[in-house]
Amino acid sequence: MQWTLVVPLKPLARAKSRLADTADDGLRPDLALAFAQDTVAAALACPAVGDVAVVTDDVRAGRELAALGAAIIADEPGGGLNAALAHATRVVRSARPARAVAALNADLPALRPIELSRVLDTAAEFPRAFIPDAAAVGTTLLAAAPGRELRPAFGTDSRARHRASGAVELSLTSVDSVRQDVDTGDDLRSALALGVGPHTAAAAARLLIPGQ
Ligand SMILES: Nc1nc2c(ncn2[C@@H]2O[C@H](COP(=O)(O)OP(=O)(O)OP(=O)(O)O)[C@@H](O)[C@H]2O)c(=O)[nH]1
Ligand SMILES: C=C(OP(=O)(O)O)C(=O)O
Repeated sequence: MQWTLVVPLKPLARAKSRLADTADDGLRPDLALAFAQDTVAAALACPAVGDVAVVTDDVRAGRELAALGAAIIADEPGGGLNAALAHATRVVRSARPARAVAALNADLPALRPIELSRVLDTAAEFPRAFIPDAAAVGTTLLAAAPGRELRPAFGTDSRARHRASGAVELSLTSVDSVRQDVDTGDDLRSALALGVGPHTAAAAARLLIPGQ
């Protein structure tokens, strides 16, 4: 089964606020873009992925991610993350009604195509499924089979909300790169230890990270 991935990205100037103590205001937008570039590039290299749509209003990010091969969908209706994901899913399915769709966070700089394939192949067995983040509190990927609504409930404690919504929690081992989102300096160190893509490696080299 081939999936369409929907990747949400808020304006870079406001992104990754929890990294303020790791990257200053001058570097943080570049770091957020680098995470998104490595996430999108790995997703596009995944055999289970047919196409990637980024939902964003950020002009620079839209230009750079389109250059990698992503489609860009405008962030409507301006009602935050879940509203943007619901809108983007409708747009994607208006072109391809029978498509399997998954929402994937834009902050997975260590993402490996082979691990994403394993997650999507397993998700294909269920109407809705998700993968919890590395902290086991949030969600990095929520998948909906053809004909099923995505019903995204991302945000604080989204693991519990996705579980309560009836989505199946996938308990796969060896898919760390799909789970390793980067919200804090500690998360960034964990992602660097897993091995990040080239955009994040270059951006992180401009930071002074203790232990690296
Ligand atoms: N298109 C879109 N994406 C969003 C929106 N809010 C958050 N996102 C994206 O959703 C994912 C998770 O978002 P958050 O954890 O809220 O924000 P963040 O930038 O990752 O980190 P913080 O600023 O530290 O909260 C990231 O990929 C964000 O860029 C929104 O309103 N619209
Ligand atoms: C939005 C989410 O991610 P983050 O960890 O970036 O808040 C989430 O886990 O639902």
